[in-house]
Amino acid sequence: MRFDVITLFPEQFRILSGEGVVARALGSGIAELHLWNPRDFALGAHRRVDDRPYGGGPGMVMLFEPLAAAIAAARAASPGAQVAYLSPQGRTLDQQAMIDFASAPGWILLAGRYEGIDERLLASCIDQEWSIGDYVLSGGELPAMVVMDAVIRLLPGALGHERSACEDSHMNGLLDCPHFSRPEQIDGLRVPEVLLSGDHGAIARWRRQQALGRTWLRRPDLLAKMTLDNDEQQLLQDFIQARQA
Ligand SMILES: NC[C@H]1CCC[C@@H](CNc2ccc(C(N)=O)cn2)C1
Repeated sequence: MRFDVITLFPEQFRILSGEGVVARALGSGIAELHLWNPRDFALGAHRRVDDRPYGGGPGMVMLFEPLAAAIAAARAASPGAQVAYLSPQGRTLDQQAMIDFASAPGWILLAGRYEGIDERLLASCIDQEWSIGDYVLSGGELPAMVVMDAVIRLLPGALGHERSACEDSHMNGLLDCPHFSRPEQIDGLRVPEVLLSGDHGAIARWRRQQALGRTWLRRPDLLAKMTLDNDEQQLLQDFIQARQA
């Protein structure tokens, strides 16, 4: 999958080519990253990318022309890719959104700075507006990297053997199950016996039950969106009764 990012701070994206799942995916061609700096598209002697807001007020606004030109260049280089602007005003993303994004041919991500971008860009050049949560950051670069990470790890081949045994948090709509490794006992705290049993069927059921139970306890809103089959309903009931015993 091709990612094109429009940013005044391309250096920030070096972190993705460091180590881990995303770096390996970029290195192996599972994903590719191209960076576009609006300053390279800024005209005139001073090559301005921002200016004062009409109507007054603090801060600066990113100018229309350099961003529109950078977006046009990215569109030409990435056929079929849609343009998504990262902002607190956007649609709040969740795991299902990332799953949907993973089937696109590519994405052009616009990372804003300052007080914002000229609003006319949203009407003329931008296809989607996304938020990674209800908080304000100093730039759209980290949200762009968050989206890239969440999407790239879903691409075929990106997660090798690391794919978690009981699926990830928020995969299949549930929170993650607990994880343990050696030693078997620390300060009197033991690993659940089932995980030492070698009974893979029982282990898989225990993990599913833990994911269901934790979601029931911590995120009933997520559970409300799910339809559990009879087996899952029984697992959850047993979890709840064991807690009340
Ligand atoms: N008016 C502030 C706004 C102006 C334009 C640039 C953005 C960059 N910062 C961001 C971007 C996205 C998110 C998010 N939640 O996805 C948070 N922060 C900030």
